[in-house]
Amino acid sequence: MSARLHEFKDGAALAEALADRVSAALADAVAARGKATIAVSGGSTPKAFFKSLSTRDIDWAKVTITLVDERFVPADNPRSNHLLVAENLLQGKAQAAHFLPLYRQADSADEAAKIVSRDADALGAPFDVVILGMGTDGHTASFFPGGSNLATAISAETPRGVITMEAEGAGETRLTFTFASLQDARLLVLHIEGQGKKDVLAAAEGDGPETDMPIRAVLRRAATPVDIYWAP
Ligand SMILES: O=C(O)[C@H](O)[C@@H](O)[C@H](O)[C@H](O)COP(=O)(O)O
Repeated sequence: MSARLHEFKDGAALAEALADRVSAALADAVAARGKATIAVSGGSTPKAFFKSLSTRDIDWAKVTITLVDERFVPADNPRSNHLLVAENLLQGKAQAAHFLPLYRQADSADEAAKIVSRDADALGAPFDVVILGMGTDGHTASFFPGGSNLATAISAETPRGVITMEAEGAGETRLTFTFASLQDARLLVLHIEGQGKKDVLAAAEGDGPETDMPIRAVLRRAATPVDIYWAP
């Protein structure tokens, strides 16, 4: 599938442009279907974008925000992506949005994944917006090289839903939407910053197995063209 590269002079300019693009997509979804859904990634990159997006004046009460993936920790843990979103996106005008957490208190991460998958089904598919990040190892979402459920997570045969992932580079057990849940978003964005990640992207765009650099599954097989947003 094709990818379109959008380059910006710095992270602040990227944050504003991406917030404009995403808020317009959410507003269009609400106008067309009465509701909108967005799945965002965690990590350090999206903070400025989250802050910009939270200021946009759209009908946030009709928007449900969820996470592409989550560390299996409660929302008061500094490693939590829920906490990152709560502190940076669910602010200002965007406080009115609904949030669907991935972490659930359950007997196991697998049990939590089953619960979230059921809740996510109720959101409808596809997502209106998905914002992916990428690690320097070529992972996206929690599709980590060597991950315990990597083959399942990126398989075209695996249905939409949330599954667990364990991997050396992941820290805690992860909960992640599957490739099927993410790859046909109406707006599919890969947000990366820095020359190092641009070099990783170039390597990912080259030959090699998807399992070595799982972002390749998105770049090669996503139903939706990938909009890559990059700043130095
Ligand atoms: O939970 C997470 O960590 C993210 O969902 C993950 O997939 C992230 O997008 C990449 O690891 C990039 O993270 P940085 O933005 O911190 O480089």
